Amino acid sequence: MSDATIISVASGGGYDVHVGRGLVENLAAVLPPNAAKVLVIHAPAMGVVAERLREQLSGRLEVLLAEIPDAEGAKRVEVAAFCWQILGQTDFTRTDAIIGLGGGATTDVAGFVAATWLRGVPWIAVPTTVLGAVDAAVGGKTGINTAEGKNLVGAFWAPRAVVADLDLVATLPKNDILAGFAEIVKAGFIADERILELIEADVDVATDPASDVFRELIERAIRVKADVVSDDFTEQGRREILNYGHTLGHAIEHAERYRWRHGSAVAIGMIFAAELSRLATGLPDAVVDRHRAILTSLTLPTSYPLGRWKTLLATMQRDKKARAGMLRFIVLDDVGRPRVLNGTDESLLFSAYQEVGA
Ligand SMILES: NC(=O)c1ccc[n+]([C@@H]2O[C@H](COP(=O)([O-])OP(=O)(O)OC[C@H]3O[C@@H](n4cnc5c(N)ncnc54)[C@H](O)[C@@H]3O)[C@@H](O)[C@H]2O)c1
Ligand SMILES: O=C(O)C(=O)C[C@@H](O)[C@H](O)[C@H](O)COP(=O)(O)O
Ligand SMILES: [Zn+2]
Repeated sequence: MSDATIISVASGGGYDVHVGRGLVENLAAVLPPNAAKVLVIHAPAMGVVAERLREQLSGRLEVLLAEIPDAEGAKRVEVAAFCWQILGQTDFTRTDAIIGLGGGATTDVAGFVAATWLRGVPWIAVPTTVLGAVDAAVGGKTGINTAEGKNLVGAFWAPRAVVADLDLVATLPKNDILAGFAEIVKAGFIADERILELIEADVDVATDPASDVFRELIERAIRVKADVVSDDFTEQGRREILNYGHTLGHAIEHAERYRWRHGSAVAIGMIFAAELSRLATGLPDAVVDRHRAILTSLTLPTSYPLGRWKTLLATMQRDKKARAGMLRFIVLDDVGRPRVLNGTDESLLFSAYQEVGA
């Protein structure tokens, strides 16, 4: 693939993340050579691109398209069932392949369908949002939401390849670009301070999809994720650091009935995690302030109503990091030094939340 940066992931069978421009025009190169059929599961916004893929691949194999609902509306069991029905009615076999074309919500459900159909068929992630490219499409965490909480049903099922074509991301509304930056900032705080410096230097250049800095940030964040998931595919330990800001973030998404963008909720979750770190690990004030400054420069939210605490706490009990009824959080000792905080006292959590509550 021309102009591509290749970032390899060593777990889940091993696969490459291709980052560049015009990559989707040569998607055939990453399909399993013996596939006779491909199902393109795509977001509504990607209808035209899905049709282009059909034209591109049709000479080689049978191409089926499945448009699924937008955003979190896709991450429902009914949507997975709709896809399973298509696969069943078209005699889809284990040598055929699924393509997930869209943002993180689309690739999460497409990967989940791939993980569950015939107990696992190959899939290719084609992320079309910033958030999808830097995080959701990489690492093989697939899944859907339930009424009780975020991503409660899912599987670890690695893609065969990830194709992050920055030309596709160019049509993304600015608000979604900024929401995706929450995960880039997360990668900066947990592992790569240079990310923070590049955003601080000029936030407009950093978030301009046409700039070289934008591409550098995408690649840096992917490298952070690829490194972590190469080490710990099924989240036995180190992978938990990728959950920085997510314990509260997921509870906010649930409280907002999944109508918020994931990145916005994670932004508030990171402020909470930083405040908790200040109280529990002595994270310097300057680092906590740096969270607020960077996320504010990206126009992301940094506070949430104080009165929602009890509801949020109840939802957090279902967080996947909880053990034996005990909440666990990812906190920072410093920039680039994340760790797990076990058995946190409820009063400490509330003290941290008071700094977030508006
Ligand atoms: N599996 C993981 O490891 C992982 C990691 C991070 C986030 N996630 C999940 O990812 C989801 C969030 O992903 P997201 O922020 O990409 O949201 P999203 O998938 O909801 O996409 C955001 C919006 O952008 C639209 N869109 C997508 N690409 C577009 C484009 N190129 N041009 C115009 N519009 C476009 C979508 O249709 C949607 O309306 C959440 O469900 C989150 O839980 C998963
Ligand atoms: O890949 C991971 O591991 C992450 O935690 C990345 C997160 O950004 C992502 O939102 C993930 O889906 C959260 O996973 P969950 O296990 O807490 O549902
Ligand atoms: Zn996330």
